Amino acid sequence: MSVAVETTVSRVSLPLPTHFSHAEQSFSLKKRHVPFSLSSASTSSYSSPARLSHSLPPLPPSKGCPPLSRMFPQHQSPWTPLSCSLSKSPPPNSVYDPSKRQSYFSQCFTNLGLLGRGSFGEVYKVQSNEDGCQYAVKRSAHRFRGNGERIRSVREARNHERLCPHPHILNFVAAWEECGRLYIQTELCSTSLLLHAESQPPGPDEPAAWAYLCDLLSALQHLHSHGFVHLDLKPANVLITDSGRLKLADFGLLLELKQKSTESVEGKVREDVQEGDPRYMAPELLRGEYGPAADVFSLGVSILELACNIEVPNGGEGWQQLRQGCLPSEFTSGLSTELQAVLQMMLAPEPSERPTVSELLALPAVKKHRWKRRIYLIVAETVLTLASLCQLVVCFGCRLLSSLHLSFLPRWTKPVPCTPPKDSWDRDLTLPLSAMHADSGSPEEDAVFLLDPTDPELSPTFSHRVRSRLTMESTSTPLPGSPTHDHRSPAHTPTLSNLGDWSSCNLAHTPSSIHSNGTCHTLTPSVSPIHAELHSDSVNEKSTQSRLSSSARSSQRRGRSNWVTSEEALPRPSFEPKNLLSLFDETTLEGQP
Ligand SMILES: Nc1ncnc2c1ncn2[C@@H]1O[C@H](COP(=O)(O)OP(=O)(O)OP(=O)(O)O)[C@@H](O)[C@H]1O
Repeated sequence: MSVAVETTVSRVSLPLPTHFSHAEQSFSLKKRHVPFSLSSASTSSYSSPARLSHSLPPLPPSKGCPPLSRMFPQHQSPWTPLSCSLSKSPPPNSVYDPSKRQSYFSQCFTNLGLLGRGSFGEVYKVQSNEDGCQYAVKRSAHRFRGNGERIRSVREARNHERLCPHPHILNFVAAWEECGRLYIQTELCSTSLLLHAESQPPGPDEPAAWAYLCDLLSALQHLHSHGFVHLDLKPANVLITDSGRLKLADFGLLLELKQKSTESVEGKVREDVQEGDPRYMAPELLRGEYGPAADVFSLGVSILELACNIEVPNGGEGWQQLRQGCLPSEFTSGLSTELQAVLQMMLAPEPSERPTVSELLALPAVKKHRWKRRIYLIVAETVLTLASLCQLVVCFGCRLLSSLHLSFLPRWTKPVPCTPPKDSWDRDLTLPLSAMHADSGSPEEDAVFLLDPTDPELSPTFSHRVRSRLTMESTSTPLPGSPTHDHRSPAHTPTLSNLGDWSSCNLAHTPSSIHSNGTCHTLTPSVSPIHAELHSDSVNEKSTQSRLSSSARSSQRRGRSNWVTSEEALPRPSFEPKNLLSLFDETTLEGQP
């Protein structure tokens, strides 16, 4: 079935989101197909002094935390649990002792490094001192400025908790407030869907797009059936686990559609609702109509982007056309008629014309792909579990062998002290709580987050130094941003001049490898400060290049700084969703006459 693009739809331009007057209107630059190693520091927000000059002025001091006396030590803990999980079962006193001066975060976690940074805050990879498992902890970038902001943040955390557990929603663990900042502890994922998609080779990837569609429809069904709408669905807000399972995240704009009969939300302008990303925004949101259909539209745009490997426009003619039901046939013609039809339905201009999530899940094509997807995830997750079990057994065996072997050896040397000198423990453990009260809005003044003073994002000039070092180390490959590398050169930027209005859709996804998760590590329930320091040093050392690379690509693409570490050198499993799906396709084909 061919999907003819309807041109009879109204050509009346839609009003633009309020912040569009400040946004770029033209999106003709394509993503650069720069090798991963080259893209490192080129596009980070600190890559050039010119960029820095556009940065926002420092935030005014917030009033979220009472002023502290420098004369008298503060012993009162500013820690408040915000989630039911934490209120019901707080950590034992052996893990968190409120009478100690250290923050809740530093007592309960070992900080393993920065995973990424968004507009809301920073996300850290941590190891729990209570159960030894690894998690992600998201900390708001600045303190609550006013009660309204605090209420919104607390609501985000509580709503997130209410939505869990679900296999396609990022698993919530705990939330708390400390010194006027919100902390949300969640399961640790591998990376975001956006970064994962960017690491794939260029060109359409329909099997992967079907897999993403199935996972996200399942997540949306859960949300909508509980009376919520996400309102900010996009690849950057979807995380991906080691097995390739998608997890919907970022519930900052989540809206609860309360009893429609008494308090109608749809068709009513809500003043407290914030705008999401304009690239994925449904047209009716501009009229103040909030409903589940808006999520269906955003999911349609996301799948279009991922299936065709394009970057969708956030303004201009292409943006208008997409909201009038015109798909970019230059790109969608490579897709199957089934997927084209589904996308066309999801991107209907009128919310009432769009299918609901349940209707989409009932489509035969979606059902078929959902079934394959389920099998794939079961196999992938079983293999991963077996692999980590094997790793544990091997580790245990090695330790046993070495201890047996050593017991036969005469003790020639003095035993090496296995604990650090006391003063180093003291140094680490007496991080003053008052350090956390400084409202810098930056991690520099928060001793808990001081992992590596040479962290590139802490020092704009550092990325410069790293780039120089990288340039020296890889003289054969000129760095983007360096005089020898022009990332806008034709070699990296194929033209789209023949693509008419859809030239604003950029070819996407530079090849790279950004898998950053290290869940295969053998976990140590308690890590000594020295171990932690050594570990984090080496982690930061190893991850500097890759962090620069991935974040650079991300900021290049999105115009903001996302820092993703790839500190773990452990290999990721090589199977991917599309490999297994193609295996199924091959099997099906073989079975046919
Ligand atoms: N649970 C997690 N596991 C692994 N990585 C994560 C996790 N949560 C976030 N990240 C990484 O951190 C980055 C920034 O996080 P996130 O997008 O949630 O911050 P944000 O401030 O909400 O962003 P924004 O509001 O701009 O969308 C993500 O792009 C992702 O790479």
